[in-house]
Amino acid sequence: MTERPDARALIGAVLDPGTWRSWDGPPADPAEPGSDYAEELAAARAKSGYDESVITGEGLLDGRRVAVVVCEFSFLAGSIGVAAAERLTSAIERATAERLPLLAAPASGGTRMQEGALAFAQMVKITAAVMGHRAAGLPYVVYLRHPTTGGVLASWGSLGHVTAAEPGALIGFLGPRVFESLHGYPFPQGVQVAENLFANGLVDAVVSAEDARRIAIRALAVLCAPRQGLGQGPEPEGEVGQVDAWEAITRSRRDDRPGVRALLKLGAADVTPLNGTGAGENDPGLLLALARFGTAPAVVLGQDRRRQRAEAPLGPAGLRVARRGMRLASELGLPLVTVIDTAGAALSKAAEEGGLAGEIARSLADLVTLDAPTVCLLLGEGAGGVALALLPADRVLAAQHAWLSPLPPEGASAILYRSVDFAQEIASAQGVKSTDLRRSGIVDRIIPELPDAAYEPEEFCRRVAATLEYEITGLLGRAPADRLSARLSRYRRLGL
Ligand SMILES: CC(C)(COP(=O)(O)OP(=O)(O)OC[C@H]1O[C@@H](n2cnc3c(N)ncnc32)[C@H](O)[C@@H]1OP(=O)(O)O)[C@@H](O)C(=O)NCCC(=O)NCCSC(=O)CC(=O)O
Repeated sequence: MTERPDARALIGAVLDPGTWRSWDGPPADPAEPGSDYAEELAAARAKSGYDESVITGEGLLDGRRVAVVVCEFSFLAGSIGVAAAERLTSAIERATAERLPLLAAPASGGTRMQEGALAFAQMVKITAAVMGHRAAGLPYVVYLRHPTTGGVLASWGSLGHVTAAEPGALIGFLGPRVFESLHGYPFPQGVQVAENLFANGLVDAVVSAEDARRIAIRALAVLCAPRQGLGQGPEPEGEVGQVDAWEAITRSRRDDRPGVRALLKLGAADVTPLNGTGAGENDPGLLLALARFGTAPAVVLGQDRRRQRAEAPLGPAGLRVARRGMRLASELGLPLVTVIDTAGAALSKAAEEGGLAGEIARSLADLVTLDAPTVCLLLGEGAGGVALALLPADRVLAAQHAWLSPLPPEGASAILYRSVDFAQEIASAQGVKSTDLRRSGIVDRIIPELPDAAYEPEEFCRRVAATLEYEITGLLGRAPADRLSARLSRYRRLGL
């Protein structure tokens, strides 16, 4: 492993060369003159070449102005006392006032032990400042470095919209050395490690400092993308011929049908995959990403057909990942694209005990009331409550052979006839195909397949992306209050 950069080296690696400007004045000196702590501070300054454990300032990232706060571990373990907290808080407040995105790179032993309880309680003001910044709709991106522990991980280290971690970094709440001294045996290996946090849906990516620049540029390209004045292009072609329900269902189940992953790969730009809920859960069947369709930025949350399998069907954790995406879109005023493509949810003890039905309800609730513009794309199969959970949107688009049904047609047949043999008739009768859904007002627009998405994946994905751009730019041009009331009245009137 290459040597880990200190604070200034990290800033040098991430920002455009020569653009860094410090915001720091001389730090307050919290130590009694002549005390041991005063001596430690003086020694730390002499040894580290830093005047505190945190430095703050601004610079350009690929030409974009950003605010930056970084810990320096060689200064008293990057620990946070009153002076460091004051520096951090002031910088975050200034970033908010100047409407700058904020990049934070902690590396810390947590609360500074020499300053005790007063230092401990500083985490509250830092947290409040971060939340003030987020409440202003500004992006907060965190890069957790080796080592990040204690109150730093338990405050501003864990509040990013997007969070990456340094490879191999020790990241945990209680330091392992402290644990061992307290308990007399070592903390389990491999737990407080960046890669394990990633595996548990706690961080979005594990990236080296050299790669952090590229990743931050890509994420900010979406998070900071203009929402106004995008201009709506020409309306896409939307005529489709007759669709047969059973044929659509059969086509939608083809293994080679493009799913949300293909859509992002072939139709989107600046894709930043996010990982899990950020709170310790993940579900391979639910993909969350930042992306751009043409000029239109979006949070994309989609049911990933390739990663839902019999042994790992979509469960309540997947919907909690989806709801993270909804919160992200709402907080940053980013358009949200939901993608439905599921043969149905997990039907199991774990799913019931994990609150599947409740998560469907909360997804519906969050989505139908979301203040961000929303587009739903019915891409393939749309079976059951987990499909419905991602449906309510300002605009609902359906691929020609997509469908939506209360449960798979075989299940509907079993309910009515105690046999799966009538699936085909029931699919026709239940109005599940795209043209029926448009007639009933569930779907607004059908995206043609020529003649089947599986035969023309690239053209199809580009067609879908162009349609998403058209719909998103249209929605961004409307007043948010009008958008929301139109959405609510659309669902209020459905079926009347
Ligand atoms: C972060 C570490 C894993 C790094 O281990 P390393 O082996 O790299 O480094 P190290 O232990 O030699 O530490 C380097 C120097 O920093 C000092 N040091 C470490 N953490 C400190 C802290 N929080 N305050 C003041 N000094 C601290 C060490 O005593 C040592 O000093 P010297 O060089 O003089 O020997 C470990 O230092 C550690 O476990 N620290 C405590 C982490 C923790 O549990 N924090 C919770 C604090 S309470 C808190 O934050 C509130 C909360 O939990 O909510």
